[in-house]
Amino acid sequence: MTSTPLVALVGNPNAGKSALFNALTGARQKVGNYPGVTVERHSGKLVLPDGRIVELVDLPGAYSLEPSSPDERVTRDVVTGAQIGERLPDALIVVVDASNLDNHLRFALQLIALGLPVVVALNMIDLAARDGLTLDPVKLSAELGVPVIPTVAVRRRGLDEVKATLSGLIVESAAIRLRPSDPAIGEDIVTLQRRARKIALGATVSEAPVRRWTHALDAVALHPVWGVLLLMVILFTMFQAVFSWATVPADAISAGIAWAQESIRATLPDTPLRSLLTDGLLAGVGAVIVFLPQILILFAFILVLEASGYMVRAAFLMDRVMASVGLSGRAFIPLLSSFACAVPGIMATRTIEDEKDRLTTILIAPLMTCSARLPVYTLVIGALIPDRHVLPFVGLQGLVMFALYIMGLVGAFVVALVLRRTVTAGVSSGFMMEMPKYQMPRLRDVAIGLWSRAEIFLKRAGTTIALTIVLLWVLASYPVAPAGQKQSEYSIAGRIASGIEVVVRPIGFNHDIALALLPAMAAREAAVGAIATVYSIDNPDDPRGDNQLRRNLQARWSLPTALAFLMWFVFAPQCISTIAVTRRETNGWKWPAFMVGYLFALAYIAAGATYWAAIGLGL
Ligand SMILES: Nc1nc2c(ncn2[C@@H]2O[C@H](COP(=O)(O)OP(=O)(O)OP(=O)(O)O)[C@@H](O)[C@H]2O)c(=O)[nH]1
Ligand SMILES: [Mg+2]
Repeated sequence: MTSTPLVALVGNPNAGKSALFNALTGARQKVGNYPGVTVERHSGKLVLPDGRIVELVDLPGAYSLEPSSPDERVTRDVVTGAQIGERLPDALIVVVDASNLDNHLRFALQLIALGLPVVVALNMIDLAARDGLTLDPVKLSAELGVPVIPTVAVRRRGLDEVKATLSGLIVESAAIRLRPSDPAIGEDIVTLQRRARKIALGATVSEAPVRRWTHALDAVALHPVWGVLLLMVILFTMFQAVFSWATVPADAISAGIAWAQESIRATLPDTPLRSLLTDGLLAGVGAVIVFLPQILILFAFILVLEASGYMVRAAFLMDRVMASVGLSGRAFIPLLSSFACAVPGIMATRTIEDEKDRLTTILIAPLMTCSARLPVYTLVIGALIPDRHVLPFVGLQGLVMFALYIMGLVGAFVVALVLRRTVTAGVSSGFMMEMPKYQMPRLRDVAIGLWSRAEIFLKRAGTTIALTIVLLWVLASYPVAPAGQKQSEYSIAGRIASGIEVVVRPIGFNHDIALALLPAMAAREAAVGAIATVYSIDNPDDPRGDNQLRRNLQARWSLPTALAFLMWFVFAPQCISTIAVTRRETNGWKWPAFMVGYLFALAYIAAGATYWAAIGLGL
């Protein structure tokens, strides 16, 4: 055998496969304390103790070899060698959760029966110990007929033993292939479960249930009244924090940008290059980067809630609401991921087995407020909504932000309700998710999560957004307006915007907004950058800094216009990546076209209604 041996990590969802994958390869795949985190195969390099290199693949979790959802199909196809363009693995690392052994052994038995060389990673033994459970890996190994290594993936315990065992297995591997005579092949699920339970019981040395505090926590977290209240308090605190904690770092960043602009102005002669650097890149991209602290605060909350095991509880609480609009309980996690970005959210729908369920979830995912909307919301709210307290500890700005998020959710539920009665009619499947164990979030995991978010955000700012801004700067700077004419209206960009303005004037949008709508299609945050760039070009002699943009907005936008603009951002389909991933996941243009159409219609109506209602109320 000349090619690199292939080893696959398989097991039930949430067993710790990705954590083990990261520990073994040094990769940074996402781990999360809920089932269905990994939905695609990922591969990495693992160096065995004897120096050989092995390709390790991390697979989506599955409950059995009979796939019930698209992500489980990937797993089945890889381990049976049916995956196109992929060879049969040379060995499997079957990951089982020690504290949930009988359930996880069921799938493990099926995998062992395939006949590939197997090492079982008896993972999360630390949590088993915490729950008062002691297991005997030697006995388990004897029962299963394969090596069993106790591991704690997140503390890197047992890794060397796994690697050593693996090198032994791969040497022998060449001859062994499928053993169809094994009883577990074709064994029905009930017999399999019975066998799994027996083996698990046999390997249990002692069990002293000390899970009372988990139950006590769940009595509150899952309570129909207290649980919902708790969820509301958590979400609300999150939005207040996004506003109040970010001020200091955001001010520092914007002071830094203003300083850079001033220094360039002071050193470079007044040329188009100077304008491109200061009015284009620094004003535009800077206006977006200022929001990094807020995005990180939002994600810190989400990551901690995920890692603690609370998120699935929130999903469980929402299940009744979701079912009442015809969504599957499994839709919660994809929808939740969409709060970061609809692209991974739409990919996460692969854990939903029913096609109609899945399609409905894909179609409403863009209505979840993605993090790219945050800069737009914050800028407009910060400039035009008064900063005062409606109650002690409850600021008006945070409240408006919270309302915008809720608006997206309500919109999504209404759309789901309509879709389920029309284009995606069908029965919805119920809630089918194990409750993960509560865990103290690990600082390192949260830090890595935040780091990768910051990287994504800054990369976007440095590529897509910067390019959009440069393009906009060119279009907004030329042709140069004669004296007495406004550059933002005379330029090419200005004329395009005037065309768009005809369509959007009835819903209260002004020329600035019309100009920002196109860049927002590349990335929503670019709307903020675009507005900043245009103001900067129009008023090159304005003092720089954070307040410049805000002052301009206050002078040029009325409150009804601002509210209509916010409403537009709640609903409008604004990003090309979302459309592209929808095309990929639904295999065609029909559904993305439908999605774009209904979202634009909704955005137009909602923004218009808001504008005229605000005018009517005399705001
Ligand atoms: N205490 C403890 N936690 C662990 C261990 N292994 C993984 N975890 C945690 O368990 C959760 C699930 O881990 P993942 O690696 O995402 O699980 P997975 O098997 O890849 O899950 P899917 O991708 O959903 O199939 C995460 O919160 C991990 O931090 C372990 O050995 N001990
Ligand atoms: Mg995973």
